[in-house]
Amino acid sequence: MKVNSGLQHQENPTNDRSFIKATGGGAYKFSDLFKEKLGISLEKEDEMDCLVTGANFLLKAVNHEAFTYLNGQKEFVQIDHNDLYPYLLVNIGSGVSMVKVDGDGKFERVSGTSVGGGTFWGLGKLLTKCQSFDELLELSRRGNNRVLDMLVGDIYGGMDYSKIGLSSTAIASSFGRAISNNNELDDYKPEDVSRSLLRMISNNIGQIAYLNALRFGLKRIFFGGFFIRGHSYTMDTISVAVHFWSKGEAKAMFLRHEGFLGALGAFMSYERHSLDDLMTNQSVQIPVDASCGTDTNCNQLERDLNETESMQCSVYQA
Ligand SMILES: Nc1ncnc2c1ncn2[C@@H]1O[C@H](COP(=O)(O)OP(=O)(O)O)[C@@H](O)[C@H]1O
Ligand SMILES: CC(C)(COP(=O)(O)O)[C@@H](O)C(=O)NCCC(=O)O
Repeated sequence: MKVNSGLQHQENPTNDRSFIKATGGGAYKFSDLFKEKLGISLEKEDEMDCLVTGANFLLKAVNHEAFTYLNGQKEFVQIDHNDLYPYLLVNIGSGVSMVKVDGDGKFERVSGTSVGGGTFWGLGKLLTKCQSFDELLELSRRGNNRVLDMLVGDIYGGMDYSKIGLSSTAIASSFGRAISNNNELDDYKPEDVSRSLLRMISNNIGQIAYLNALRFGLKRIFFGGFFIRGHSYTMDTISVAVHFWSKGEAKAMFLRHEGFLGALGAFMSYERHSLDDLMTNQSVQIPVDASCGTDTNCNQLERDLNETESMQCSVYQA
């Protein structure tokens, strides 16, 4: 669920209620719980609307919001506000939504895949027995995907398959090596399993994203969603996939506030729906690393991006 940071409180003896804007599945799932435990109503906003509103806002309002990431190097992209649209927004949450954005409030969800963040977390939990997403991510950082992935070189005696543009180190078949011996799951290190899984899923998302960009002639692909978490290997793999499939023509771009798109869009919907009732009288700081948990890569990246930066948001109170 994406919850915005503003709490609106209406003082009225006959209708005393507080509500916050929320979006995503959790806005439905936890609605009763919020009401029961906190006396707060969740006002549901459409998830795709919020994602696009949040992304458009960030890309226009925040300097250095978007960056490319390849071989551990990030490079900020200067966005010309007059030349932002159209673009493809790929949001990786539990599943993956691919949205063609043509302007403010103008968008179409053109594709998606059920192989997303939930797949990594779910399959990873089963295969490695780890207890948290952060643990799984940390495992992947230390793993080697070559233990389980079958490379082109494994099939072609260490050679490239140059005729079709595949180097010997390209993955021919994710997890394909597991068939070639009598190993059981326990014979593999959880680190290697997690690494192959992350690579398989990130690669697949990068590939589908590029094919959709190609389908609609979109120059830019922005990747967001809570799955990314500023994790270097995730971003590297997505970037390599886009680079590979586009033959170097396209570049994956990532968003600094990748996990907040929906929450930000929900927050901004106060303005869309009830501006007349609202007045700005307070401000809060949203830390940029709030989506990062304990992931060391992510924290490092955020440190690289900006040690102390926070985002200024208004809280509305009636
Ligand atoms: N600390 C975390 N706990 C669980 N999942 C996390 C965590 N950090 C990142 N994720 C990833 O985020 C995904 C959920 O993303 P989110 O945008 O919250 O989706 P949803 O709207 O479906 O809840 C998970 O499937 C997982 O891949
Ligand atoms: C249903 C969803 C929009 C929900 O968003 P999420 O909570 O995963 O961020 C998303 O999971 C999704 O787009 N799934 C992929 C479905 C598909 O196109 O196959």
